[in-house]
Amino acid sequence: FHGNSAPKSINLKDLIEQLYEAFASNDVDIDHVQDLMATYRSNPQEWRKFAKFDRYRYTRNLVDEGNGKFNLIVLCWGEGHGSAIHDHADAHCIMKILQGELCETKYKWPKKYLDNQGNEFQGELEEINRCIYKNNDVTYINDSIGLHRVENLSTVNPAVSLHLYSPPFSTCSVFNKQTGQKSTSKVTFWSKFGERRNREIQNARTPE
Ligand SMILES: O=C(O)CCSS
Ligand SMILES: [Fe+2]
Repeated sequence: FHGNSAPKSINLKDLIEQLYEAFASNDVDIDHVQDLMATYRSNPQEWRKFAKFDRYRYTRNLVDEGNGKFNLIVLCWGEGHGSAIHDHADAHCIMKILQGELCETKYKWPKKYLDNQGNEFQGELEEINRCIYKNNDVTYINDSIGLHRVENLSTVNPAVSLHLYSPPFSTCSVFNKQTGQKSTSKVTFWSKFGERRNREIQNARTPE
């Protein structure tokens, strides 16, 4: 870069504004969207209001509904938490690491086989590759690339990631690694727009 042509650092509010602009037209340049996610430098001050952890499983915290064009979600992964092997419901998925490290294992779609009696069966999902993403890394997937599982392999550090899904979806498919069996899973939100759940408010009350 020469002089002031370097992209100026953007905060989370700028990122969301520039995402709205990127999705304003009907033909979205998803590479540009991925560049925006990569330009944002993680600042915990900006996203910690969305970062709510559960002891037993990773949480999905809705940040913005993108005028119906995309969902922006903060995911919080305790030590050892991981997702099921899943698809992305024909949507774009961009994942950025905000804190810690996440391991993504990509799988091929289940293949159908015929046994010697001509009965159809599916074999174990075939792994494509496995990759560790660190702070501020960005990765992209869609169904034409394959399935994946994302997990926080650390036994000592939590992880936080920022996900953009477009178009937004409320269900996806999850797959059994051994049998390739597919089932439908509804995606839910632990929190929306940084709201505090009533349990948090109760706990936050000054002790009697
Ligand atoms: O949205 C989810 O729950 C899957 C996280 S890996 S894209
Ligand atoms: Fe995913």
